[in-house]
Amino acid sequence: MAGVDEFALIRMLNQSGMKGVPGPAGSGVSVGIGDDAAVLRSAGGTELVVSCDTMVESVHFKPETMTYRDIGYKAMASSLSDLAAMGAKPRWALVALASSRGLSAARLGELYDGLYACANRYGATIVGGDTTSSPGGLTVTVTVIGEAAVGRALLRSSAKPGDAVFVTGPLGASAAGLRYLLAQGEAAPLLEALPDAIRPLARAHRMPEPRIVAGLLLGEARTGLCGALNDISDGLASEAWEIAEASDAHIRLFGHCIPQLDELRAYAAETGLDPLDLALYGGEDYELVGTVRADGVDELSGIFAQAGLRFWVVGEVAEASPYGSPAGVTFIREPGGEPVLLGKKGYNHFA
Ligand SMILES: Nc1ncnc2c1ncn2[C@@H]1O[C@H](COP(=O)(O)OP(=O)(O)OP(=O)(O)O)[C@@H](O)[C@H]1O
Ligand SMILES: Cc1ncc(C[n+]2csc(CCOP(=O)(O)O)c2C)c(N)n1
Ligand SMILES: [Mg+2]
Ligand SMILES: [Mg+2]
Ligand SMILES: [Mg+2]
Repeated sequence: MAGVDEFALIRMLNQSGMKGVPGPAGSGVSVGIGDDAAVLRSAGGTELVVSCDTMVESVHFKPETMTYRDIGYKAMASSLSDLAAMGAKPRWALVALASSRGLSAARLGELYDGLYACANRYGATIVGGDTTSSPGGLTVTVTVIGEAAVGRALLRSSAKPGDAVFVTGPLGASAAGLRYLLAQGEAAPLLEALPDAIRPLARAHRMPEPRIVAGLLLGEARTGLCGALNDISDGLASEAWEIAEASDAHIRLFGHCIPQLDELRAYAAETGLDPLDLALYGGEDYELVGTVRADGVDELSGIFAQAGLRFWVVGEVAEASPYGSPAGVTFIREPGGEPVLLGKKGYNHFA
C-alpha cells in the first residue's frame, strides 16, 4: 500500500477513530473499533440475526462495472439485504478487507465512503473488521448483525398452499446494467455520465437498495400475515426454488405479473435479450420475494402504502404439484399459457 501502513490505513478508514470507545447513544456499542473485539448491547426481547456476504474482484465486480464507492455501497447493501429477508432491523456491521498491495489508500477511502453511506442510510454502525493484503484482487466481506423480536424472524420455510407470492420491486435491471457496462469495456463512468435510458439499469447493478423497511413491515405485521421471505441475489427462479424446497411447497409464477422497468424492456428489445430471462436468472436485484396469506393481500397493501411502498403479486403457492413431488416452481409466461417446470438455475458460483 503506497505510503500507508496497515494501522494507519485502519485509522484512516474508520470514522470513529481507533480508541475502542463507546459509540453514540442508541448505537448499542459499549466498545467500538480499536480493541480486540467490539462489545455490543442488544435490546431486550430481541434475537440477534447474523449474516455475511463476500464480494470478490473479477467475480462480483470489475473496473468496467463498478467504481470503488459502488463496491463499498453494494457490499454493505447485499449483506443488509439478508437482514431485510429475515425481517430484522440492522444494528452493526464488520468489514473484512483483503486488498492487493498496489491499491491506493485513496481508492480504499472511496470504498469506505460507499460502505458508510449505505450503513448510515440503513442504521448499521460499523464496529470492526479485518485488513489484510491479497496476492490477487480485492475481496470485501461484510458481516451484519440485526435484531428481530423473539420468534419473529421470517424464514424461507413458511410458505403455505393458498398463499400469494409477491416481490417488492422490478426485477432484471441489475443484470441488464451489468451487460451494458461490460459491453462498454471502459472504466465505469459515474452514474450521472450515463445516458438517461441506461442510468436506472446501471444504478440497480451498482447501488442496489436493501429492502429494509419492507422487511421490517413484514416482520412486524400480525403473526402469520407474511409467510416465507427471501431476498433475490441469484435470480427470482433460484430464490423461489429455495422457498419451495424449504417449505415443501409448489410455487406457480406468472411471467406477465413480474414488474420490470420500461428502461429494461427497451434495452432488452434493442439488444435481443429476453427481459423475463434477466428477471428469472440474472440476479443481484436485492428485492424481496415472499408469500402472504391470500386473504391478507389487501391488508398488506395498506400497510405498505402507509409507508409509501408497494409490492407486486407474481404467483401463488399451489394446493398440489402437477409433477408429483410437492416442492418445485412452475412458470406460466402469459395468461392462459402452458405451465412449464421452471429451471432451478440462476447465478451459481460453481456450476
Ligand atoms: N462457507 C459457509 N460455511 C457455513 N455456512 C455457510 C457457508 N456459506 C453459506 N453458508 C450458510 O448457508 C446458508 C445459505 O447461504 P447463501 O449464501 O446461499 O444465502 P444468501 O446469502 O441468501 O445468498 P447469496 O450469497 O447468493 O446472496 C446461510 O445460512 C449461510 O449462512
Ligand atoms: C464482473 C461481473 N460478472 C458477473 C456478475 C454477476 N454476478 C456475480 S455474483 C452474482 C450473484 C450474487 O452473488 P452472491 O451469490 O455471491 O451473493 C452475480 C449475478 C457480476 N456482478 N460482475
Ligand atoms: Mg450468502
Ligand atoms: Mg439471501
Ligand atoms: Mg449466491
